[in-house]
Amino acid sequence: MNIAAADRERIARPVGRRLFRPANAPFWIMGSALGAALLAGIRLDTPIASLAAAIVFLLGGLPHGAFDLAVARRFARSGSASYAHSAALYALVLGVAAIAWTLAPHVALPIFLVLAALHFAADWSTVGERFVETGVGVALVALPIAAHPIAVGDIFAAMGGVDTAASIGRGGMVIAPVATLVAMIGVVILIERDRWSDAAQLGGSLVAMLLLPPLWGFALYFTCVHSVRHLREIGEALPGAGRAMWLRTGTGLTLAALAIGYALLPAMRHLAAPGFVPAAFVLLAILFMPHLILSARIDALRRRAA
Ligand SMILES: CC1=C(/C=C/C(C)=C/C=C/C(C)=C/C=O)C(C)(C)CCC1
Ligand SMILES: [Fe+2]
Repeated sequence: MNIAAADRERIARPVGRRLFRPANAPFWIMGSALGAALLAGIRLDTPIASLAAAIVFLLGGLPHGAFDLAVARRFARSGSASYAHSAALYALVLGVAAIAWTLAPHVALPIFLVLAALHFAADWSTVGERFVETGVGVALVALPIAAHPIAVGDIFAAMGGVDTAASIGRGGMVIAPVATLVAMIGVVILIERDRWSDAAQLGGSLVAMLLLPPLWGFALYFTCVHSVRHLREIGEALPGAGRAMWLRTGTGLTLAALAIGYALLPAMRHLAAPGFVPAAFVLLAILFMPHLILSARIDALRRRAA
């Protein structure tokens, strides 16, 4: 769910010069643990460590998308704003994305990365400058590509073929320095706006993307920043939701998504090396499309309801 508009209203609300807020605790706990592992010389880029990272980002990240339809239902009205329309849209976009990734993964991969950057940009709407927010989103995707070209290139090759992987790798090298510079301006703006905890989290995320193996940098950002922010917004949108509903929807739909991914695996066999990690990213990329569309729809429904 992307509630950039609501976040924009929040910009005016000062949150103070506290570097750490309880809401950001998961990020600092996981970030410190990964930093300590790095300093202790523990290898985080072995096949088993990569598998662990993929499991962390699937189990920690998928649940935030699991609530899209529940939130859409909350804002649904009648006619074209009905819940049935949301559900049909979700199924349609999911189907189109699955077909695109099966028939033309070399096209689907770059599109996914661009849309992912824009989706991550919405996490930083408190910066208040659209251009800088976009730079932050682009940096969060381009930085690991440029900082870890070999590891990322292998995954991209398995997802979309070697030619596409090489092109994206070259593009990432050019884009990452500029986008990172813009993202650093974002950190400064957040400090100027007395949003020190956001500034620290953004700075920490960029450092993590640079220093950690790409799968762990991504797992940290995706589960402890992106997903946590989404889940907080979902909590605000569904104030009456009890623990049972959170568990039922979060766990049930996450397991359903993993089952869909497992069923889709054979269709991906034509790719170079269909290991668990590329397959996990392809599943994420397929589920991301309906998540993105529903986020936009929820925004529109929410504005209409307000
Ligand atoms: C594939 C891949 C990457 C990018 C993943 C992205 C960008 C995922 C975005 C997911 C989203 C936006 C989910 C939505 O909620 C990395 C980490 C650069 C390097 C390793 C391979
Ligand atoms: Fe998301």
